[in-house]
Amino acid sequence: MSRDILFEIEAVDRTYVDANDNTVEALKNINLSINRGEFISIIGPSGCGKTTLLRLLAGLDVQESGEIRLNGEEVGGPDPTRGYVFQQSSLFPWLTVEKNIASGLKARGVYKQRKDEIAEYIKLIGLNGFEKTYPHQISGGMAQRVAIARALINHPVALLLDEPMGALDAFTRADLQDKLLELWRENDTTMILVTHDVDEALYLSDRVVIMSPRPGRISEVLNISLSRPRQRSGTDFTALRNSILEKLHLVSEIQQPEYTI
Ligand SMILES: Nc1ncnc2c1ncn2[C@@H]1O[C@H](COP(=O)(O)OP(=O)(O)OP(=O)(O)O)[C@@H](O)[C@H]1O
Repeated sequence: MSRDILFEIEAVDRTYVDANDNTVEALKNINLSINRGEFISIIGPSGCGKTTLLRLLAGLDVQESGEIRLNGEEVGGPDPTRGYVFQQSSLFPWLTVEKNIASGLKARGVYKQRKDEIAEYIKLIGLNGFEKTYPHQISGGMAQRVAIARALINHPVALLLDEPMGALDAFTRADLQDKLLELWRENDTTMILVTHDVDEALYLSDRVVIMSPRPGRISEVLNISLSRPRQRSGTDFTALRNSILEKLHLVSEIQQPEYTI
């Protein structure tokens, strides 16, 4: 195994049985290596298995066959070294911003030793002054930043992001994308992002994984060699966006485009 590889996904299958007793091949023969420190996005039509793959990487679900290794060792159950951020804010509504972040440390049993770091993470996500506020008193974008800080404070080797910006308006989303890039650079965390947003994948990622549905497969992995910081309106960016959209429409069985640009 090369030292730079963090996750190795080998011949992974995951099948579900739905409410009508039909077999759903959510993932079929998935093979992918994810490098340490890489920003990788997974994109594809609804139902192609993106969340299933992310949940397997998190250890929240188990594949029927194949293997997923982290640092050469098979992934067991969930672990704070793999932070998971959901689409909708998963903050505890009865806890303040700082207490929500503290809950990350508490879950790991290291609150007493590391509680001084909470202020540092609040600063990192740009929420100074909001320490004592409750989730209902802050915006959706701020809440997602808190969820990211709660995961990051455990120094995860990888942050698994399941459409964390999907429910945000365009301006807040762009702002959070920049924040995510900043956190990625400062923390050297491997970022694995599920998204429906082609621009988001292109703006953030070193590689974009395109998946196709029924059964869920990887149809293509694209290296994005655009220099950073990226210009969303640049010629190369636009050309790549059009090419990805074309590929997505080819793999999608649904005629109505469901991607945002
Ligand atoms: N617990 C489950 N029981 C039965 N079927 C499931 C279960 N979880 C997922 N599936 C099915 O597996 C397939 C892949 O689902 P998954 O949520 O991974 O797709 P996705 O690409 O993340 O979709 P979306 O973009 O809509 O969130 C879908 O057909 C889904 O209905």
